Amino acid sequence: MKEVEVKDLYFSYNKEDILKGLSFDLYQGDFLTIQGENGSGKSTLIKLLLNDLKKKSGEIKLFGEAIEDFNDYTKIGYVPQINDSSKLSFPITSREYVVLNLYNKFNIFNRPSKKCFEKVDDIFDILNIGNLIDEPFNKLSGGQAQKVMIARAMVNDPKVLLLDEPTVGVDEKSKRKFLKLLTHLNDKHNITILMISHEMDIVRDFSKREIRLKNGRIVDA
Ligand SMILES: Nc1ncnc2c1ncn2[C@@H]1O[C@H](COP(=O)(O)OP(=O)(O)OP(=O)(O)O)[C@@H](O)[C@H]1O
Repeated sequence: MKEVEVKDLYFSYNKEDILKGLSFDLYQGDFLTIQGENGSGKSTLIKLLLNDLKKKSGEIKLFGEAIEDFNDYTKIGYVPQINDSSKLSFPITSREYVVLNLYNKFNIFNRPSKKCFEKVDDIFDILNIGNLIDEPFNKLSGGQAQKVMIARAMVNDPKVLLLDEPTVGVDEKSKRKFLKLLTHLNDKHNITILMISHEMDIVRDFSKREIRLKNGRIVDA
């Protein structure tokens, strides 16, 4: 089954087209990496898939539905790039940070229920990062913070994870461990993965397929 379908997609911020007739499919169980140089349109594509930007022409379908009609974004977990602006302006633990993403399941007092925290604990177990659960989020290393961001995306039981340059800011030693975690989610938990990365030397060992973007078009990987 196709979970994401992109057909002849065009997009421009102003006059010049940034995406020029992009077409690709993401299948259930896929682990697809999209690579490309700076400015090739990778982040723009993610924003279009998240409906943060509107396409100029072409087609985007999510779980068989045109993006204009699609409204169940709990099926898509988004893992943004970690950088200095990911730091929170208020001090909370990783557990509290992740539970905030379950706001649609908070109780009548608008507080997370016991069940919400149990869900968070389960996800930390699945990701094998129980050691980070009580740590202040702002004190985590790049690699640790990135794993907590995955936990944050996973609490709503998404079918697809969209990751934007997840290995940036992660130290070399932890990169492979991090990518191994993604293959574990893909293989054992049947999570479909669409990842953007320019670090193909490492990523190629883990993803199932790669496509390359150049000047808004797909070229041979
Ligand atoms: N808000 C914006 N307004 C105008 N142009 C933009 C805007 N955001 C991005 N662009 C331009 O669109 C092009 C594609 O940018 P995009 O961020 O999608 O590329 P990218 O492949 O993700 O690059 P990077 O790896 O540097 O993040 C670039 O030329 C960029 O300058």
